[in-house]
Amino acid sequence: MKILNVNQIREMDAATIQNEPISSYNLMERASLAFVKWYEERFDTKKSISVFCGKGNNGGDGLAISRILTGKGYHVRVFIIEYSKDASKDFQQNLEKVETLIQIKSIFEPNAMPDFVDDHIIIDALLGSGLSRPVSGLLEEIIKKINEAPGTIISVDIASGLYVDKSNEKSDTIIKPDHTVTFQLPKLAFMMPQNAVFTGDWHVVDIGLDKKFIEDSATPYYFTDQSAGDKLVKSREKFSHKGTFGHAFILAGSYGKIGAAVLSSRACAHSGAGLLTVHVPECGYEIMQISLPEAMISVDSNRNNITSFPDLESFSAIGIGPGIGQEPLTVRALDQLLEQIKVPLIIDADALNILSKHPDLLDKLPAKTILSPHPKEFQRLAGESVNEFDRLELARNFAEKYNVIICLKGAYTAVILTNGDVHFNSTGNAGMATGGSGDVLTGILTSLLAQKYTPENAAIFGVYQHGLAGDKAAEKKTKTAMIASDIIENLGW
Ligand SMILES: NC(=O)C1=CN([C@@H]2O[C@H](COP(=O)(O)OP(=O)(O)OC[C@H]3O[C@@H](n4cnc5c(N)ncnc54)[C@H](OP(=O)(O)O)[C@@H]3O)[C@@H](O)[C@H]2O)[C@@H](O)CC1
Ligand SMILES: [K+]
Repeated sequence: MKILNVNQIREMDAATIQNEPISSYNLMERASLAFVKWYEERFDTKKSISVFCGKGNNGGDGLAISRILTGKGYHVRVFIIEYSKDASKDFQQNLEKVETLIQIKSIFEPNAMPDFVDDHIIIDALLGSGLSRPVSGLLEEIIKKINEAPGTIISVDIASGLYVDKSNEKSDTIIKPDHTVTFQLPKLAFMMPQNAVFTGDWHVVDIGLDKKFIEDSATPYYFTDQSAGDKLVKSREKFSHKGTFGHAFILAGSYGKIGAAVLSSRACAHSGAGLLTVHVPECGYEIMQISLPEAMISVDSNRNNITSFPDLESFSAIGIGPGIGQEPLTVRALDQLLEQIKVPLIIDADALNILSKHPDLLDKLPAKTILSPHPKEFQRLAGESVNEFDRLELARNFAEKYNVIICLKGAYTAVILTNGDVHFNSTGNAGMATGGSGDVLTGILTSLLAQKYTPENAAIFGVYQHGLAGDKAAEKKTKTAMIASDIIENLGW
């Protein structure tokens, strides 16, 4: 699924009106019906609803939604916030239809706000994608009051006060919804952890906007939903043998962190690689043999750290980093590996920290190496950023500059390709914020590279499957109780 910017959203709206053709009024009606359909599936008529409308098209949606919900037997009160004399044409047209049906209260000052009781629904239709500046004055006061009210807040299209495709200031006043019901496509703002409280659970509803326009629109931003994820699966042919699926090689672990080697290796083995060799320091030998009899173990001459590696000739992909530490001899081994490697590579964890401390190694990374930093590791690697939009730009520039693929881990892990395209992942949950979860991802990615997934597809698909397995684990064990091994247990496609 594509993510478009605010200008493209406006053009998509206009293209639909022109090409379908459909009147803008009827398009608003369709959007409102889609919202109501979503609402009806979740809330019964017992809960009363207050709809807060601005005077642009988002407010117009609010009015149409109020009318449709009233027609379906819901108890709806409508408030229009009179922050401006002007109103959009479709707002005005909807107002005329609603006025005859429902009593509307115009609010000219914050004290005129109603008192709320518990278990009440607030629909936020103050401002949508047309936000052009921070909210102030009456609107700001109203938003503050809504945020303090008990009950459930549902934003129409986007929380009022939140920009679609750029960062807000920390001081901005923005609705904090429980849910956002957004039209047609997810918005870039929803991908940023800084906006989690300003999106709540967000849901995309299809309002039939111009498919051809969406197809033809150029954007660097994509959302890996289920259909995008499913398309990337390579099927296992009947006449294949273990050689078909490559020989993965993982370098992981140090004294006290052999668990990282176990987790990444098990994840690799469970993700379809034909053969797996794991290189560990001597202290990890028995642990590895017992934990994963399916793997071949290559043992370092050093007891506690990785300081060397075997001949790389037979391997089809290499993963390095989980638990390796940053000892000078390990740094040297990584340097030598980068000199010799001729197959796809994934670099994670301590290997990333080594790169941060030895930036000269960055120039040695083979083209399309996958780096999988969490935000802190990325900061060490690429420097500070003022907000998450800025960080994403930093990551895009970094990916282009070093010709690498970055999996920037987070709630919506961003897979950034060498051309600057960003694929945000849809799967995963907060239960995965637990030790070892990143090691599991390294194993999956190494496995996919060994199976000859392109580095781009390996990164997008690997991150997607990692999240999906995490979701299955959370379902079975809960987000609290699940651990990284549970992610491995739930791999499979
Ligand atoms: N796209 C689609 O496909 C569809 C879109 N639909 C709906 O339309 C919504 C977008 O509508 P919209 O463009 O009228 O914008 P919206 O946010 O309602 O209001 C803009 C008005 O507010 C004003 N204003 C801005 N910032 C302000 C501030 N801080 N404080 C005060 N005022 C401020 C701004 O003034 P201006 O910037 O011009 O000075 C303008 O007058 C979209 O979110 C969705 O709900 C669906 O109906 C159908 C399909
Ligand atoms: K809104």
